[in-house]
Amino acid sequence: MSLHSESTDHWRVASPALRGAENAVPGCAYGGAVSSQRLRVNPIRDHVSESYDELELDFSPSIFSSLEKHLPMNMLNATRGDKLKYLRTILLDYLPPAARIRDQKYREYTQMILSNYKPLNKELYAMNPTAFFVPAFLKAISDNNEDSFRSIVSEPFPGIFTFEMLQPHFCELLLSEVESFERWAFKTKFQIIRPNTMNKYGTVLDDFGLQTMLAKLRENFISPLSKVFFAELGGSTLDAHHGFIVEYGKDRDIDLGFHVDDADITLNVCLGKEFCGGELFFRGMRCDKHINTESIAEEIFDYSHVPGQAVLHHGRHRHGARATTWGHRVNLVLWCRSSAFRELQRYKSDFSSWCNVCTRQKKERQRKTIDITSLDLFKWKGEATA
Ligand SMILES: O=C(O)CCC(=O)C(=O)O
Ligand SMILES: [Fe+2]
Repeated sequence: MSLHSESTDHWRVASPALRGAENAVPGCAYGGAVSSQRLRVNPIRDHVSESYDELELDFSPSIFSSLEKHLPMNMLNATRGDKLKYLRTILLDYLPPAARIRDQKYREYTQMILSNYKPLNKELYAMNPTAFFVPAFLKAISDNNEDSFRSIVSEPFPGIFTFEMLQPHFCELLLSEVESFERWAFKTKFQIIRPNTMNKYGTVLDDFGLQTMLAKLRENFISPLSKVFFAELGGSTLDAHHGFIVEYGKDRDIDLGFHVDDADITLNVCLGKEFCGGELFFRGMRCDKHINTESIAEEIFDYSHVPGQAVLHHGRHRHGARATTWGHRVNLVLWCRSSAFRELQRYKSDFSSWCNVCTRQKKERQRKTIDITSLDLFKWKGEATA
């Protein structure tokens, strides 16, 4: 089975900017330009960034909000205008022209939607925990400790966590909002950009106004869990997301091929409706080098979707979705990303802390070393007693 690496153009938007942050060492030039502006490598996590959403900018407003946490101390309390100017100078140094054009086109696309599409269910656009989540999930998140999380989460397979999450009414509202958005696009002949390279159907929720609500979902409800369950795998430092809907069944996508997500942590919640099939099949965690290697029996795990129930897994946990053979299945997917984790991985060649093949190879090397050492010891003892 050969594997596809899922991606989306939009998803990559924030990455060059954060790469800029990492390269911002005094005296260091990138792309031929030297900026006197500097960013700190480690973000100030508890800094509350401004919103740049309503401004007409040549970079995505969310990039400015993310980068604000990397500002040097003397800039943190500057006016929004000054921070904007400072960050823009850095972005212009680091972002290649093609990415800038892509970003500009994407902004025009979302601007077109935001100024023409009228939301059907306004209550979806602001985070309302008691209306969105089931009480047990809410309580566990507000208790905010490993025991409270473990009391609502099952781990049916190592690295795959499932839990009851969404209220049925929230699922219905979101489904009807997506239908309304698609109806609007159909009526106005507006070409929707699909969530990623593997789906012909589905919608990016961030593109029609749900970005802020989903950022809250990521920060306040998913990060607490991923900090505990995926601490070493980017879960402690999530700072971006790509939120979308996938749709399967008659006149929709049928299944989803074997792939890894362009995400560090993936949240996948079934919204309904009624369907048969559509199981997720998981086949082990892999780094780039081992992405197409065979799976072994211990890596095989299948999961059946249940409306309202969430699955949380690492993006590099290879998976796919079987055919939805009857009915209509719709899932909410939130690809969460940690720029800090991604940068760290760029300088590594051993991924034995998470790639199953790297782990097996490391164990094999250790076993061989032990065998050789024992043999040497055995020989030495033999010689000593001869
Ligand atoms: O269909 C599903 O539930 C899986 C979706 C998925 O893996 C993805 O969109 O990355
Ligand atoms: Fe996926």
